Amino acid sequence: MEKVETLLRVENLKKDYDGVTVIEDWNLEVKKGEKVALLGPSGCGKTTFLRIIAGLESFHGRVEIFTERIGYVFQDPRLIPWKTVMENLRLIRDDPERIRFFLEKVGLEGVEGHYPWQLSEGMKQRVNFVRAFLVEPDLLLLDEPFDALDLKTKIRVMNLLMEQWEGRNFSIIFVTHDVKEAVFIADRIFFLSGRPSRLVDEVTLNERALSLADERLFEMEKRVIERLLNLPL
Ligand SMILES: Nc1ncnc2c1ncn2[C@@H]1O[C@H](COP(=O)(O)OP(=O)(O)OP(=O)(O)O)[C@@H](O)[C@H]1O
Repeated sequence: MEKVETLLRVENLKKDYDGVTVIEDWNLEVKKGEKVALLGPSGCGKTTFLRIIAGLESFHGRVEIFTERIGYVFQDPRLIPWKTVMENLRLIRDDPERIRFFLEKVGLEGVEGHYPWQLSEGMKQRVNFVRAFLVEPDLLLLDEPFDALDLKTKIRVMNLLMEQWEGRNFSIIFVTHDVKEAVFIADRIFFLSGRPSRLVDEVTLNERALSLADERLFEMEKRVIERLLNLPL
C-alpha cells in the first residue's frame, strides 16, 4: 500500500499573548494532499495558528512542516497600495503570463494596471487568491477567504481552488465559520473550544459534494452541525 506522507506535524502546541494562553496543547497531523478545516469560536486562535504555520509567530511546542512552499490567503488582502495589481503579483512571481491566466480564472481580466484602491473588497480578495496560487504551494493556508465574495464569485473561486487542488494535490488548512464551506472543501474538520482553545473533536468526511447546491452537502452539513452541538464547548 502506498504510504501517505505527512506534510505538517504539530505537537503540544501552545501560544500565549502577554501571559494569556490562546492555544493550549494542540496535536495534529496533516497529510500531503489533505484538506482540513478549523471550526471554532471567534478569538480562539485560528488565525494565530495559521500565522504560526507561516512562520510569523513565536510559539511553544513542536511544529514540523515538510515543505517551504506555503501559500497564504490572509483574511484581509494586504496589497501594497502604491503598486498596481500586476506589480503586486510580480513580487511573488515574475511571470505576467501566469498572472494573467489566474486573474482571468478568478474573473479579473483587465485589472492588471489598477491600484488596490480602485478595486472592491471582493476583487482585492480574488487578487489575494491569485497571489497564493502563484506560489504553487504544497500547503495553502486559507483564513476565511470567501467572506468578501458574492455567491457566484465564491463558487467560481471555490471551483478554481478545487481544480488547482486536483491538478497539484497540495494540502489545505482552511479557517472558516461557515459549516457548509468547511464541508464542501475539507476532508477532515477540527472543532476548537473557546480560549484557551483545544482541539476537542474531529470529523472525517468520506463523501464529496460536487457543488454548493448538491443535496449531499446539506446532509453532511447537518451531521457536522449536530456533532458540533453535542460537544461540551
Ligand atoms: N498580536 C497579538 N497580541 C495580543 N493578543 C493577540 C494578538 N493577536 C491575536 N491576539 C489575541 O489572540 C486571540 C486569538 O486571535 P485570533 O485572531 O487567532 O482568533 P481567531 O480564532 O482567528 O478569531 P476570528 O474567528 O474572530 O477571526 C484573540 O483573543 C486575540 O485578541
